[in-house]
Amino acid sequence: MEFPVATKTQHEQWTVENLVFRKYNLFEDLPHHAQTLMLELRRDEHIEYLMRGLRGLPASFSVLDANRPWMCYWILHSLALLGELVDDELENNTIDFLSRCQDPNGGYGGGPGQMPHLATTYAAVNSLITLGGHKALSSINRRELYTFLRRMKQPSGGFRMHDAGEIDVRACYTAISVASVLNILDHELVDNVGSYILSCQTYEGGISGEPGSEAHGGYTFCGLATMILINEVNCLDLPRLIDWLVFRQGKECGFQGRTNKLVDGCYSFWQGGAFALLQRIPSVSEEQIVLPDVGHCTLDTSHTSTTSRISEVGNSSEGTSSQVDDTGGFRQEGLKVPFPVNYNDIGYDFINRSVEMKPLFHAIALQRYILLCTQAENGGLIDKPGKSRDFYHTCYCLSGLSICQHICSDADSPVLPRAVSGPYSNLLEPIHPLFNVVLDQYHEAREFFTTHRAPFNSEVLH
Ligand SMILES: CC(C)=CCC/C(C)=C/CC/C(C)=C/COP(=O)(O)OP(=O)(O)O
Ligand SMILES: [Zn+2]
Repeated sequence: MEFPVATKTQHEQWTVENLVFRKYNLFEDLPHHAQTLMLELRRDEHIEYLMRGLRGLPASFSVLDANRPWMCYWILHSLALLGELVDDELENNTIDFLSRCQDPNGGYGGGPGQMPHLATTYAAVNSLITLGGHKALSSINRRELYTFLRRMKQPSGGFRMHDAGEIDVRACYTAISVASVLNILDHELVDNVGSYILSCQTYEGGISGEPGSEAHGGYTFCGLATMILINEVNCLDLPRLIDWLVFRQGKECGFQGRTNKLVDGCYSFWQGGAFALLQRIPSVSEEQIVLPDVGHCTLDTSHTSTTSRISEVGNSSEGTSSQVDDTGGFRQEGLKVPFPVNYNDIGYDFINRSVEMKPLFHAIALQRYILLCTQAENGGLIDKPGKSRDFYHTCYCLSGLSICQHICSDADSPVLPRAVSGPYSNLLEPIHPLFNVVLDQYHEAREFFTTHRAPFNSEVLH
């Protein structure tokens, strides 16, 4: 029998509760106008912090040597969420820098001349999509990138992060996400990925990094998004996954990453994003789960049992077998989806589906955690009160905030004021939850990479 291995001490939990509830108590005692002020997103301070970070990237290169495309992505994506453009000089410098990180044999390394790695490849591709425009998008060598992805692919179905590197769920997600958004996803890349992800769904219901490890929010997002992108999501035990997820939102209103650990702002995206994905899965929303109305604002996050009514969902007894049809598409047996499937259309169709289901988490309470507890005074966002700001937490707290604000709206419908905690000016740009890039930038990339349509395999175009 496996048990969760994570632990937090009583002392750690009390410290967090003290810091968080002190903020909430202070907030509750204030008059309405002062509450609105406290809930304000400190846009200018965040932009200032991010812009300084982007301009100063060269100075931090020695410290973050293998992380540079990530720094670009975290900063550029945060700015895009805030609706802030970068000037031409910074844009050109970033494209040139990322081009120097691109390996002649495909993929991107953590810096110029470094070995290509799937995580930095994902970060570089998402950065270039976020910048947008012909120069950025055409700088990605898709032919060689495809070769790199094939080299990382393992017979077991999973992917290695880099040559001789570790095989895990992150590698599956970054490979499949990049291939999907670049329109180079094919059966050779998809083959058996589903079995690998399934082997990582644990007895708790969440997904672990590798078989036998502990379920964790980061890997759960990666595994779920991958299963959607390869059209095998109904092979997961979705009721169990939802059961695990709904108990990750704590009384502090934020999410924890795993059982018996502390809440942390970055899981606003990893767990909140997983909810946003579940909401667009037809077999989940078809069950018409009835939830209490969470459109109004309250800090009461008492958990309602939501999963009993979907206990039959996802029990696809026919398994995950797939077969090639004569159009080159793939038929998935036992899934409630239209056939045949073009893998490269899945991400596009997914975002254009209407959302008929209310969120399965308390989106207003999570916004309050982000706004009241994770905004650093002088810009940037943090894990929890008492921690220092960094670009990773700024990116994923803002991504989670955007998820919460847009969770009740279709891609083309306006967000109602009651869905936005604090002033309406807090509203961020919507994202594509499968890739975590801003929706407008996703659409531009989709247009670009479908117009420059790439035949599969060795015929893939640059
Ligand atoms: C696309 C991509 C590369 C995704 C990465 C996903 C991700 C965030 C994985 C989490 C990894 C992990 C086990 C963190 C636990 O750290 P911890 O023990 O410090 O934190 P905890 O106490 O909150 O679990
Ligand atoms: Zn974190």
